[in-house]
Amino acid sequence: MKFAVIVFPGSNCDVDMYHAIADELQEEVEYVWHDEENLDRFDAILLPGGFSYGDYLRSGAIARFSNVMKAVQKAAEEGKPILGVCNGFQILLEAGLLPGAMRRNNSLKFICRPVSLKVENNETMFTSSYEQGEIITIPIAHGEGNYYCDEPTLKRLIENRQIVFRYHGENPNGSLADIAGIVNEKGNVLGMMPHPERAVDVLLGSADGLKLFQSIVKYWRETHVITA
Ligand SMILES: NC(=O)CC[C@H](N)C(=O)O
Repeated sequence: MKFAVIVFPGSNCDVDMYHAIADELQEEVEYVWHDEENLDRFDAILLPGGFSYGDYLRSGAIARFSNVMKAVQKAAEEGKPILGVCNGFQILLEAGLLPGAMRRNNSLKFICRPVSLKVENNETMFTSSYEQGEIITIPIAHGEGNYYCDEPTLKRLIENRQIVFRYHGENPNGSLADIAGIVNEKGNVLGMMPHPERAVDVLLGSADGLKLFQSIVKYWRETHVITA
């Protein structure tokens, strides 16, 4: 299985993401610069965190016009797993691949610390290795993580079980309904503010993020017959 880590000017979690896939998950992974137009050779696409284009206008608002985003859109339509973490999530929202928008944290401060999350839906290609309702520890690091959408959208998210992770115990940023991560209707595009790639080894404080990447591999193996 081959992963792409998309790199925008200002990405700063691309190396963490690469490390998580190459060294902890031990799968093939390649950095892909934002002007790439073809992602056909990849099985899963990862949009890492950071400050693409310096967060000018709004986080992700400029990156979403990159050439590579047309290829990400195509990969999403083909049903490939697409994961956007933090700034990656913000770019997916700006690109319209996920519903809703991100606002400044209600404290107006950048927050960087581990948080507790509840796995709200373990029947997705990203969460099948977790228990339903499992409480996990994953770090956050953002200034704009205050997820918002209108009421009909929230209703749809709840009805379709598109809320995958919620903050547990304490909501660090004021996000609507404690939302920390959502999938699209089809279930193959996940955006989340917490950073699973920073929680892939107990030496980092938590290995709870690893199961997310393992779930993607499990899904891919179950849906692809290996003939070699
Ligand atoms: N770690 C990140 O991806 C940061 C995201 C974004 N720049 C913010 O501060 O909200």
